[in-house]
Amino acid sequence: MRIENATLADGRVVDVRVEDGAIDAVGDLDPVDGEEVLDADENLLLPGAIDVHVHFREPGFEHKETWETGSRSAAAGGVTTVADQPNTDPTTTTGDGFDAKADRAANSCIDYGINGGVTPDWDPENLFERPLFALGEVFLADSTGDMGIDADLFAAAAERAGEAGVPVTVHAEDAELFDESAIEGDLGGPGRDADSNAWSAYRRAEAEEAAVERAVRVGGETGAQIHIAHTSTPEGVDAARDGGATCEVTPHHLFLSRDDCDELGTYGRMNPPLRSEARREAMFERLADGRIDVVATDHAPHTREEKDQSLLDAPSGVPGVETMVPLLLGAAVDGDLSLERVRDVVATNPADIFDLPQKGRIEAGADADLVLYDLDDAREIRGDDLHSKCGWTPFEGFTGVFPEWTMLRGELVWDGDEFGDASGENVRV
Ligand SMILES: NC(=O)N[C@@H](CC(=O)O)C(=O)O
Repeated sequence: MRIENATLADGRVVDVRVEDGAIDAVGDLDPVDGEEVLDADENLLLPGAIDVHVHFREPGFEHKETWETGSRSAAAGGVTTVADQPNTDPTTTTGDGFDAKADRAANSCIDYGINGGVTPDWDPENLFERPLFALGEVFLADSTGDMGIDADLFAAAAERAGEAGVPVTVHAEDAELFDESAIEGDLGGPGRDADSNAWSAYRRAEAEEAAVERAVRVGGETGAQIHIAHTSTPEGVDAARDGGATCEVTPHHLFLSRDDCDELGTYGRMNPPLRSEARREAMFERLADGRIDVVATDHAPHTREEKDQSLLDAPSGVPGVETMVPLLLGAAVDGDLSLERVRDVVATNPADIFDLPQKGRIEAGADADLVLYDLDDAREIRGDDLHSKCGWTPFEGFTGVFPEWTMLRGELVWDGDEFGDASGENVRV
C-alpha cells in the first residue's frame, strides 16, 4: 500500500509505502503497478500516539470501561498503543493478576502494554517473570483502588525494578502533606453542584513536589529508571528534571484549572487535582518548550451515577484517551504548540522512554501505526460522540481535530466512521 501526499509534522510532503504491517519507505516514491493507494491529500500524517497511562478497568470494573470500549475510544482519538495501570480487580500485583488482565487485553483493537503494581501483598517473584511494560503506577498516596504504599516498600520495589531493568512510573503525591481541613464542612451538593475546589485545596500542590523529590532520590539510590506520572505542578516538573527523571502531564492539567471546578463539580475531581490557572499556564509553557517529555491521559472513566455523588463519595478520575491528540492539535492550530512538539510528546518520546523502537516514528522499519488529520476540520468535542463506556468528557464544548483514519500495523482500525477488524498485540511479548 502507498499513502500518497502526506504532510509530516516537520512540513515535508511525502509518500509512505506500507508492507506487511511495517513502513517500507518514506519519500518521493515511484508507484508500483497494482498497489493499493490511499490519498492523504496533503493532510497531516502523525505516528500513532502512545498513551502510557490509561485505566481500561478490566478485569473487575467492566461497568466503567472494557478493553473493547477503551481501545476503540483510543483508536478514534489517534492512539494506537496504550499502557494499562494496575488498579483493577484483581490488581496486577501478582503473576496471576497479570495473566488475568492479559487474557482480557486480547480484546483490544490497538497495541498495549500491561503494568505491574505494588501493594504490601504483591508477589514480585512471579510478577517480574511476566513481560511488564513498567512497574507502576506506583501509588505514593491512595487514589482509586487504595493502592498507596509506604516509603520502605517503594524503595524495595524500585530496587527490584532497577535490577530487572523495568522502568518505574510513580503517582507522586505525599499524603502527609494533604490538608484535611479543606474537606471538612460544607462541600456543596452532589455531582456538578459539589465544590471540587476543596479537592484541590486538600491534595495540595506542595504534596506533589515533596513526593517527586522522594521518588527521584530513591531512583538515584537504587538505579531504577523513574518516570513521574501525571505531574500537575511546575514545581513537580522541575523537581523531576532536576533529579534526572522523565515526566508526563495530562490533557486536563493542560486545558483545565481550578477556574473550571465550579462548573465541573465532582466531574473535576481527580488525583492529582486541578491546579490554579497560573500553574496550568506554567505547565503549558513547559510542554511547549520541551521541559515536559510526554502527554498521557490518565484515562480514568467512572460512570455518571458514580460521579453524581457527594464530593467525598464520588471517585477520582476523568476520561481522556480519545480527546488527547485532538486537543493538542487544536492548540497547534491556534499557534500555541508546534506540530513537531505534538508528535514528540504523544509518540516519539514515549517510544524512546519506554523502549519501543518500532513505535512512535514515521520511518522505514517502524510499525505502520499511522494517523491522518485534517487540520481544517476542527470540531466541537461532545461526550455523546465519544466511544468510552462512561459517556461523558470534562472537555465538553472544547475544540479538537479528530483523525480522518487510524491505522494499526498497516490495517485501518478506524476509518473516521467505523471500526475495522484490527487486533491489538502486547508490545512487550
Ligand atoms: N487519577 C485518578 O484520579 N484516578 C485514577 C487513579 C489514579 O491514577 O490516581 C483511577 O483509576 O480512577
